[in-house]
Amino acid sequence: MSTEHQLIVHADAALLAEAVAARMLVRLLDAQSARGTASVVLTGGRVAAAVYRAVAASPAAGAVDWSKVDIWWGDERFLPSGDPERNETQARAALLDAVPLDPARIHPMPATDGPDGDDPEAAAARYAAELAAAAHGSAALPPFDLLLLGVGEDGHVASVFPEQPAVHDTRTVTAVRGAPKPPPVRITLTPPTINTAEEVWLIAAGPDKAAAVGMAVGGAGAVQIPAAGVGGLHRTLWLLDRAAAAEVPATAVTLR
Ligand SMILES: O=C1O[C@H](COP(=O)(O)O)[C@@H](O)[C@H](O)[C@H]1O
Repeated sequence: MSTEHQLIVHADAALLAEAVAARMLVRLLDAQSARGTASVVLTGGRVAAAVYRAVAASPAAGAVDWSKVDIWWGDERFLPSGDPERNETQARAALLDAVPLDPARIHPMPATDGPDGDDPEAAAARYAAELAAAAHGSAALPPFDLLLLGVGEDGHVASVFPEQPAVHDTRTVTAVRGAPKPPPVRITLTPPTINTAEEVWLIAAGPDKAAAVGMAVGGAGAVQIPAAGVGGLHRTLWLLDRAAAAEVPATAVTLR
């Protein structure tokens, strides 16, 4: 992680979702202007779903060439395909089904009814191989223009939970067992993989997130608060509503 973290605070969760959606569209447009394609790593969670719905509803969504957008996931709840709790299912309903993506560029993490059955380690290895196959040259991973992260009440990001083995894992993708938030079995990109993205945006809304956000921004360790250990190569944004920013030192905040 090599960038300064910038914090931007919006009045409430609804405005936050609209603003992040606008930023996301600009980021995709800029990436496509620069090299013809764009890649985004999606997150799960409530605020992310609101962002995706706002992207789908924006007139500016029509300016993106969705057939040249690669979609990856930062983590997945290891459940059958189509399960309403899967991050993939939620993203499809909120955004992916509403825009003309190329199905070959949509890369969901495996489900329990996939080729590896209910073996999360094999499923994680399969996703790592899919990432490696999309990499250029000798790189182990494809380029990620934008990687989105929700932030849990405990400071988790993707499915990297405090004090759990994934915090230390140096593989590209890993299986998670015994997650404190249901479901207990998950697949996640590891922190070193997250930190290869050009831009990482951590998005949080509501008072339940205030303590974790305050600790992450205030210098907590990445083992205790995984959100403190991630960031983009060129840009790291904390995109918050006022309630989630309530325990952030005022000097660190840019109000919008
Ligand atoms: O379980 C998960 O939770 C986090 C945060 O979700 P939220 O509803 O509290 O915003 C999410 O970022 C992660 O992708 C997901 O698997």
